[in-house]
Amino acid sequence: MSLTALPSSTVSAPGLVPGLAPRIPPYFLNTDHRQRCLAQLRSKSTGLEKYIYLSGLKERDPNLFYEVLLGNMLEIIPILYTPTVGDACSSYSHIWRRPEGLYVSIENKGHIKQILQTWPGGLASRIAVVTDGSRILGLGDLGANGLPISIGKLDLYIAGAGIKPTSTVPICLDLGTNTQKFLEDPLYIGVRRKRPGTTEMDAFMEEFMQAMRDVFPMLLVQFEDFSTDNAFRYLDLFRNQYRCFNDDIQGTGAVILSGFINAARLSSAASGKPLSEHRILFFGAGSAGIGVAKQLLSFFSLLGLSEEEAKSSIYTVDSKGLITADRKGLQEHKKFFARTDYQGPPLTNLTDIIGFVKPTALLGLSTIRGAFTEDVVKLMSSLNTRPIIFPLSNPVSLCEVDYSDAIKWTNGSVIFASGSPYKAMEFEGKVYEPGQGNNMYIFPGIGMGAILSKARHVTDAMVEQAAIALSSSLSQEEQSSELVYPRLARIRDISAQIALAVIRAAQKDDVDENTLFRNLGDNALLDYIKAKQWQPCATHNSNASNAPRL
Ligand SMILES: NC(=O)C1=CN([C@@H]2O[C@H](COP(=O)(O)OP(=O)(O)OC[C@H]3O[C@@H](n4cnc5c(N)ncnc54)[C@H](O)[C@@H]3O)[C@@H](O)[C@H]2O)C=CC1
Ligand SMILES: CC(=O)C(=O)O
Ligand SMILES: [Mg+2]
Repeated sequence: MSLTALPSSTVSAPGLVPGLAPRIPPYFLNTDHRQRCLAQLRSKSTGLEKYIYLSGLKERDPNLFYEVLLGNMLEIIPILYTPTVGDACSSYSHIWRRPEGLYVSIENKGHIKQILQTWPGGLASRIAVVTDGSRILGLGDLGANGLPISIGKLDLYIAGAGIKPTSTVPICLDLGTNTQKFLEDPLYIGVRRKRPGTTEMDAFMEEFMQAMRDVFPMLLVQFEDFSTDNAFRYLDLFRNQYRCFNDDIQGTGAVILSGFINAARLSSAASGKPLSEHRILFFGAGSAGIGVAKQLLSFFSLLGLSEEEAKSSIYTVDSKGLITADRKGLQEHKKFFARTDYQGPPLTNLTDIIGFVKPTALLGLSTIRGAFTEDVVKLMSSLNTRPIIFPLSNPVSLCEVDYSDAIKWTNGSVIFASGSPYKAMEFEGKVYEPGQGNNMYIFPGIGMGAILSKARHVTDAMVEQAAIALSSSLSQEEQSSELVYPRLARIRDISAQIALAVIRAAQKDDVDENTLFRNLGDNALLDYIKAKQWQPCATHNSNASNAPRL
């Protein structure tokens, strides 16, 4: 319910007789405290101040916090999540006020189980977002300052899927940092050492994952913002052993597959070219770039193409240029898409690469602000009736191209989705709405589905079906407006539909420990999922027993 849609509120407070509860102002409950909170929030002049205010509100009154969040998602999610959560992480050692998550330190090795046992949620815990702070958004190694990313993602689980706040566990692994300025900062809150080598880190991670299962047997682990090598490494090591997935690889893969399916339809409808002729150029080949590229193979396989044919439609670029198989010392994760059809001097300039590839879609996961220059965007526009341009790097300060420029340089023909939010804009008398290609649309539904079905593992089919469910979730109005993702205000409904698809895929793969849903029809299961979604109980304006605590 939107707060602005509420009556200006004059609900009486039976039982709260002036003078009997002297610490609450006598006519406080005749006012709408949520509106007061919003006004206080809006009075803050910077994003970081707003973040700190919201964190304080959550501490004082979690129900009220989630009520305000659910009523104002478009305004508040960009504060709790990208872009402002990036500022919160960068300065977390300086804005820290109170414990709000679990730190597991490299110094706890040998005793990790005891550390986890201190978490108050205990056996009721269902979802942990775990970061080691080594690659927070595109901001690099922030060490122990990474905790707000786990907190922000879990707020999206709560707001977006209706997971109970008490079932969530935000975790930051404090393994040191290779960022010198933090090691020298007297207020830095993490252990003052460089990050461990692979052998020491692997031993820590093995102990951590085993301890997580022992202490929280029903819990799903979401790996978040690990540096690329470790992101791939721990996903491969743990995905068949534990209930876990990697959000940057699999969540981002699924959300972009979903948006791409809708974008490709729009682009092909304009050009008249078949969907199978799309060619996709990835600018950035890290955990996110390669994760998305691998997931986009499904776009072609769903059209009936072989893996080889699908692979030949995907090109990847890193800081050294177009990735080719003959390059010496190529990292393992870059080998799969390395091209064998280019011979010649390394292609390093993006416009030259576009000239060679002639892509229909350009996806940015590079952390390089402004990399999609006017020349690049105009070249894409000259090659395509409706170019697909997705600058997906976060936060917005690292986005490859701003929405206004992309619209201007393509005369409005671009099909656009960015990782961080942009506002709708008017160009030559027409209003254009950007998409937000961010894994926040998908991980709440994947998590909800995995939790409810008690999936032993998160399988590839569960991730792919989540993407297909998201791409099919657009309303008639959203389709007519040529959106590639549904509107954020509908995220709870969307997450329920994704969860349904994830549960069905878990059943097909036989990883559902909870087999009760197997005999339930889709409508009944969807109703069940929606009924399970947690709602904040009214903290205000309903009756005196729900009044803010004294
Ligand atoms: N929209 C979304 O939902 C998501 C967005 N991301 C964003 O994707 C970005 C990348 O994340 P990761 O892949 O994990 O990081 P990463 O650091 O592993 O990858 C960055 C890639 O960009 C390449 N690169 C760097 N400079 C370049 C240049 N000048 N020219 C061409 N390529 C260049 C690097 O070689 C590397 O392959 C981050 O900004 C992150 O916030 C990540 C996950 C989800
Ligand atoms: C969105 C996200 O997960 C990232 O930028 O890392
Ligand atoms: Mg991430």
